[in-house]
Amino acid sequence: MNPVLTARIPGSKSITNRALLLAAAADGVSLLRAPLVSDDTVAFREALAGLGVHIGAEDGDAAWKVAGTGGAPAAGGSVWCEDAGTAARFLPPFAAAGRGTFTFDGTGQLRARPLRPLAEALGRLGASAEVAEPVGGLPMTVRAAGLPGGDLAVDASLSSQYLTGLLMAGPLMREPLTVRGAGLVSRPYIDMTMALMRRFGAYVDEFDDGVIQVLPGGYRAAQLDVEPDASTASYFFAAAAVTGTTVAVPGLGRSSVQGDLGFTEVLRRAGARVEIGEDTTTVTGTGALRGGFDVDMGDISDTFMTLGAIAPLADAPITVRGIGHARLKESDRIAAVEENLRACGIRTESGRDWITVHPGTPAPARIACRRDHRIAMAFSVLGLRTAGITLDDPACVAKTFPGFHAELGRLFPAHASTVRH
Ligand SMILES: O=C(O)C1=C[C@@H](OP(=O)(O)O)[C@@H](O)[C@H](O)C1
Ligand SMILES: C=C(OP(=O)(O)O)C(=O)O
Repeated sequence: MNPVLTARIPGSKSITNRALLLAAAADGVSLLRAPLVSDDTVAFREALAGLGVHIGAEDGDAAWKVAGTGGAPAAGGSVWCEDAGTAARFLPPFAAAGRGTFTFDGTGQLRARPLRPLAEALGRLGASAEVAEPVGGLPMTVRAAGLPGGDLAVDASLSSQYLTGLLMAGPLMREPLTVRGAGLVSRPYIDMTMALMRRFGAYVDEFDDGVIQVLPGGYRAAQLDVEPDASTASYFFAAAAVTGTTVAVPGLGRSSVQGDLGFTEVLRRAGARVEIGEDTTTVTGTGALRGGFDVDMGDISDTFMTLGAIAPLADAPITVRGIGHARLKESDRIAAVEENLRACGIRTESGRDWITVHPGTPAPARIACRRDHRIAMAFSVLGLRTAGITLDDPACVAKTFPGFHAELGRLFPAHASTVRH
């Protein structure tokens, strides 16, 4: 039997940033235990602080204490979102439910990501929300005088984050909000949103036709243990699969609210053994990958690069579908995976929303990370099996896991050569 390598995975970015916003809007003091501390969550926290929310740390950063303001921000302000899509999509509806003029901006990378469907939805609710051309993105200006609520459809075919932002603002509106995400991608994130809203005392319900209703009434403070990040865990599970070892992640179990835990099902198809227990998920690999399958990863697209990067090691081609929206993230992720696999001498084909990776023996290459944390982390896993894989920007992992290289290297010493320049 393999010794079990226990991975220390930091908290979920998606849970941390939702909980920060919900706690900020709540009545009373909330405690978030084991929050993720990374560029995205620190940016979110600082953005809220700029809007007048007091957030303190306890025991180092073991917990964050949020003094809720009992509603939406009431004085306007300028909000820096850094690289965080969640900040750019969750904070404008929150501000629109308040009062004042708010301007949102972020890095060049975030400015390139679309916000128009959100701005249009806020406009239909009666707020004034302007985005910058030609992208229809940041900088964004919201002139707020409270939101009435009402019936609404939002185009969620580019990102589910627009719908999450509107839903979280729902309890702060004067009347009920009923909203439908048209062409919704990344569906499990909406279930996470609803679960966390309920945790903070809101009423939200989904009908059979996909319409979601939120009632007014605000939020109540809560104490929350943040789960380890399932997207981050995917790199460690994939490492087990390709090295023939066993990796366990405590804190991630069958009651997880994170859809990305479903990545383990993909590894199972590729021949790994997966056990999802009450509180721990364990993956045992054989060191070989079974290919010859076609998988839709539209619900869990943050993990498609984890599969894409190791797919050349499989015994037959692997096709991933349903991932068109992955072109609109930190990088065009289909193009980034293709470019880097081709640099390793691997054959690929792709279309608007799919990619096929053929088996091969990867050659040494310097990976172009495109400032995308997930490209760096995914190709680090390939590096455990391919000598001479190096990253042009190892530090970009800080968006979601500043300690990634130390932790992967602690469990798999071969990783050291990937980060060496
Ligand atoms: O709601 C969230 O926390 C997220 C939703 C997903 O985005 P899309 O809905 O844009 O696919 C995901 O890729 C992102 O990392 C986090
Ligand atoms: C897409 C991502 O981030 P976000 O949209 O939250 O910036 C991600 O973390 O992979």
